[in-house]
Amino acid sequence: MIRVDPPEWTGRDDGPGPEHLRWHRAVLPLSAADRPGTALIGFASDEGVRRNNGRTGAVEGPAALRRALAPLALHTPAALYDGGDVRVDDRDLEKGQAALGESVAAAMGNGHFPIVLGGGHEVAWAGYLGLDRGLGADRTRTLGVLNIDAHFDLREERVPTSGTGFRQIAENEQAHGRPFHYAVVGISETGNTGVLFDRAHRLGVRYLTDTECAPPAVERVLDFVREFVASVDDVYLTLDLDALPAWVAPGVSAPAALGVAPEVVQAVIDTVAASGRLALFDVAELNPALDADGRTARVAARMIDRIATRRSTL
Ligand SMILES: N=CN[C@@H](CCC(=O)O)C(=O)O
Ligand SMILES: [Mn+2]
Ligand SMILES: [Mn+2]
Repeated sequence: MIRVDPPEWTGRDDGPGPEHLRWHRAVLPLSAADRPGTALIGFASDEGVRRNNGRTGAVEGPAALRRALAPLALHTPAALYDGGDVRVDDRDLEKGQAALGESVAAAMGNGHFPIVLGGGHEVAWAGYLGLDRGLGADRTRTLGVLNIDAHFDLREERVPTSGTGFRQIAENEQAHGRPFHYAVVGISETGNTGVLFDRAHRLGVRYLTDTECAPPAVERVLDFVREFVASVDDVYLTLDLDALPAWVAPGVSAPAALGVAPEVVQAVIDTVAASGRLALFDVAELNPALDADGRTARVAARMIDRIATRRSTL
């Protein structure tokens, strides 16, 4: 595992005033933070994708996400920080996940809201490790995990992969006597075998399929999200970009034939951001080598911008 310092943020510059502000001018190194804000932390890993027999390349996801964020116009000044990357090397995913967890917990301890830039969806277990510690081990508050994803990622495997994260979280929550609150938006019926649907039902997972998330049904989707968020105290929101249609998000290991429209994904994200309960957000599975015109990175950056600029606290 290697810790990598944040890169310099650069991009188009239209002038020095607040009316010209873009992300690249607002982001400061996390080590220079003098007040609480949003802390970006990269998880440069695709070892979980490799172990899951997927198409590797997500290790370059954090750099591509920063490049897509850098030129975005920022209409309200925000405290934005970059904590650099945790990079998985020597195929030692478990060590990298522990290190990312430490970074997330440290950011939370300093009053920051963490946004983790993946990485394959093995980022889920890594971020959760930090959240678990950041919320306090003896917590009585209930945690809800809301995953926007075509997949349950509840696989039983000999080793952690990009497809096991939420089964790992379920087992850890249950080992500590806590109920497992997990909801998924965008499940593909053909992308998950019967074993995974059975496991989801046994674990009481709430989910909507991609078909149920068609744009005309957006209010029903938002009711589902509001009900889930209201049933817990803290929410971990994770966006696996393969939930989006392949023509919107081609740069992922497993592109979606149908997927959830970006307008619906954005509405879900806005709803959670406005809830005051969001404790952690991450974006997973961006594979820049497969991304046509940076489409996937662009849509991901837009969702990150929504969270960073619209998140409310209770
Ligand atoms: N991160 C998880 N990915 C999916 C991959 C499915 C596929 O490659 O078709 C999973 O394990 O189910
Ligand atoms: Mn996933
Ligand atoms: Mn997925």
